[in-house]
Amino acid sequence: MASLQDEIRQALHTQPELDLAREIERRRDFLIDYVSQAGASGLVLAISGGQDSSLAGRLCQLAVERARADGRHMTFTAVRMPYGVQADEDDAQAAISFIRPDDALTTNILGGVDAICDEYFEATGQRMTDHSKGNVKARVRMVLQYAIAGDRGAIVVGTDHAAEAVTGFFTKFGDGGADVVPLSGLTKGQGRDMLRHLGAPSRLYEKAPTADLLDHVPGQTDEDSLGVTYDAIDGYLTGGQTPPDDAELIERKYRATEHKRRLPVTFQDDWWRTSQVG
Ligand SMILES: Nc1ncnc2c1ncn2[C@@H]1O[C@H](COP(=O)(O)OP(=O)(O)OC[C@H]2O[C@@H]([n+]3cccc(C(=O)O)c3)[C@H](O)[C@@H]2O)[C@@H](O)[C@H]1O
Ligand SMILES: Nc1ncnc2c1ncn2[C@@H]1O[C@H](COP(=O)(O)OP(=O)(O)OP(=O)(O)O)[C@@H](O)[C@H]1O
Ligand SMILES: [Mg+2]
Repeated sequence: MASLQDEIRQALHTQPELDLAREIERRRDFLIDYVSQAGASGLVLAISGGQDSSLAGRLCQLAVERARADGRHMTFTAVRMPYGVQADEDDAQAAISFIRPDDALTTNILGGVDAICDEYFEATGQRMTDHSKGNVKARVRMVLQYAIAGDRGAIVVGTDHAAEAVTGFFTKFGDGGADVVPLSGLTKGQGRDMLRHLGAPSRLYEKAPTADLLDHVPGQTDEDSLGVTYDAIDGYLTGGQTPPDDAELIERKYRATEHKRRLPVTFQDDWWRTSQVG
């Protein structure tokens, strides 16, 4: 019988070794194919200054440039979405310079997020927790990307990859809400290698990954939130020997977050009867 580690690796389509040039091409071509098939005008993605959106954003721009070279009309819209003033705005600008998108917009989510929090307070008499407010930030970013994509006839790009998918480390219907996910199956280290291969400035892949969603702990690293390193997660996903405590934590998170990797549950579904070990 296959181990849970093998099942997860299969479900998330991870590969131990990558031919970087080929993978970049494959994912770029997937974006071109998808936009063409959908009859869409192009792609939309929020750019944070972190590793994942820098990589996905550059793949989007490479895709639309390639499509145009082949005579198809396609454009990429990159969207900055700070909450107020972002501490690592310099990195975000470095990401935009690296990506060189056809169009770069800036929206500030502070007004929208704070209005939702005020409404919540009015209704409940309680302040929304910082954790839930962080998820509201992620969901407001999703709402804006869909408004832009809707008006432009474009497709929304997500940045989920295997190291986030396995732990369910994303906001359901927030950054998890997207139409296409060109980084699927990649470990965090493979994404870093691709970004380096694409000639990104090192500050974009050497910085500590952060969801940066909390007012009270700005810039909290993903590894601190998760309680496990990306190296350990990547090792697990590529079939390596993983320290038992790390493997146990990863598997517990995987089981508990199955609902995030599925569409909303219907009464005809039964996957959830076996998946939830909290
Ligand atoms: N068993 C179940 N079946 C169906 N639905 C279930 C469920 N258990 C919870 N739920 C639903 O899911 C909700 C909880 O999920 P969710 O709203 O996502 O919230 P939650 O998982 O609590 O928080 C999101 C986590 O992802 C992290 N994150 C978010 C965004 C970006 C990044 C990043 O790396 O950049 C990281 C964030 O720091 C936080 O730790 C519950 O409120 C409930 O509505
Ligand atoms: N401040 C932000 N401005 C614009 N988009 C954001 C911001 N924060 C998050 N996002 C969007 O949400 C996605 C998920 O965030 P996540 O932190 O996982 O990725 P990242 O910031 O691109 O990379 P890293 O994981 O290395 O921090 C981002 O890829 C981006 O599309
Ligand atoms: Mg980030």
